[in-house]
Amino acid sequence: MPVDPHAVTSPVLETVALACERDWRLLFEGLDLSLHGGDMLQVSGPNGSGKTSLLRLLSGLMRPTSGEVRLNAQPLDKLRGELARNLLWIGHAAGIKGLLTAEENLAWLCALHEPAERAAIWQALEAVGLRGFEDVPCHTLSAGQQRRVALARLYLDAPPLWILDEPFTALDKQGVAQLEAHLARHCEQGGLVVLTTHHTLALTPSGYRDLDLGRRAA
Ligand SMILES: Nc1ncnc2c1ncn2[C@@H]1O[C@H](COP(=O)(O)OP(=O)(O)OP(=O)(O)O)[C@@H](O)[C@H]1O
Repeated sequence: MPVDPHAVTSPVLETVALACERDWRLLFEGLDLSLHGGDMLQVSGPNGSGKTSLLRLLSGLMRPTSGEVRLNAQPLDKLRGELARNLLWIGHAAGIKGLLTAEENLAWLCALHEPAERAAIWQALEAVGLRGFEDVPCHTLSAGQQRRVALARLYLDAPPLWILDEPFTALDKQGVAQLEAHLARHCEQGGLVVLTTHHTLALTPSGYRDLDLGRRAA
């Protein structure tokens, strides 16, 4: 059977007895998660409960106090190149450089895992409602438009695992509804999404679940 080069490889993301301590404060411990392609995990909880910290651990941006994170059965710290190919991280600061245009920002962000063609970048910007803003320096865009530039990466040839910290920040109602639908579609197609948001999702995929860090506080 011919292999489809665009098929999403179903990711498996696991944590084993994960613990996180910051500034001598234990945020959580004994966290065991097993997430597969098709799942969406919404990490919720009050300010300071450790949501961003957990996402940073899952992305390999921070090391756990104890325990382990595994992607496709491999410990994260052994997976540098493969991690970049499999994971898309969008932090809660949009990560957009003000002096670069929307197109230039996307070109260098994509280069981290899969360089993108100009036509594909313009299509992604159109998908997030930024047609006509491709050549504009990003410092002249509104907060919501800058967030849309960052989110346009989700419309390019994105890897299967998306880890998104407060992706709905600054989006208008239409932007929120469109992003919810896009995330649910990614999961229904075999992708995996882990996100934080204080917003109640109106649309979730069948593999949705919630982890409330407030309720399992250490
Ligand atoms: N860079 C840092 N250095 C030391 N401690 C930190 C750092 N960033 C966060 N913390 C601490 O870790 C704890 C959890 O922070 P984190 O950002 O993970 O919470 P959060 O649940 O995402 O909060 P929010 O809802 O406000 O975004 C807080 O007590 C915070 O003070």
